[in-house]
Amino acid sequence: MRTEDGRQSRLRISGVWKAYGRRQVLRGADLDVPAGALVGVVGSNGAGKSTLLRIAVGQLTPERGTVVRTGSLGYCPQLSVLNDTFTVLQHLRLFQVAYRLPALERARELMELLGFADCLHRRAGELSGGTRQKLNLLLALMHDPQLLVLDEPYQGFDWDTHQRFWALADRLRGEGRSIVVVSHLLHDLHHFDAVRHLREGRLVREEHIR
Ligand SMILES: Nc1ncnc2c1ncn2[C@@H]1O[C@H](COP(=O)(O)OP(=O)(O)OP(=O)(O)O)[C@@H](O)[C@H]1O
Repeated sequence: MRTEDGRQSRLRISGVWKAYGRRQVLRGADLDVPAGALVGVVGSNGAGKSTLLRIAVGQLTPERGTVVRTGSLGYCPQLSVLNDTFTVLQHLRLFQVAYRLPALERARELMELLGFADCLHRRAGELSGGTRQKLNLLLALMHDPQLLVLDEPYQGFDWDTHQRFWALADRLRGEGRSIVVVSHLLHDLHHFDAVRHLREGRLVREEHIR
């Protein structure tokens, strides 16, 4: 998808190294997510997937390597960014200001699509785990970003919502956005254009699915 200055969205991570103390988590990881691609990142617990995504969005700085992002960014972190005392609507208003959005139209569309439009006035602390995750995902998508970085975005979703998430991802990919998703679910891998396996700190081409 093209940015305001006509460039295609893209995420390109090259030769990234990251350690926490003595624990070397990433050892020269490379990842390329061009416009119109839906790329999956898989790997065992503790392999470094969330670390990679946090570096991708600029939350963490690698010791070595480069990250180039083109296009507006939507990041869905593994741990939700919610404030339990705020209602869903208050979250939307807060992020509306942060993203400088004139209206909440898209947020409302996403609430309908994810099936929690009836929760607008409920406090985040009262929501079920799956519904909290719906709000967490919505907050990453409500400004219609061109580059989507999603860390296990459908944790706790019921099957129907899970399917609707993939239909949405498919549509956004079709519009030419760049999408990277951390996934643990083997039965979801066929949705990806490419799957990268994080193993011993590097991303290995797993298979070409489509
Ligand atoms: N802030 C931190 N300080 C120290 N160690 C950390 C920190 N964050 C992550 N780690 C360690 O780095 C390693 C990679 O963690 P990370 O969360 O990136 O893995 P992951 O692949 O996303 O795991 P999971 O599948 O369980 O979500 C783990 O051993 C973790 O304990």
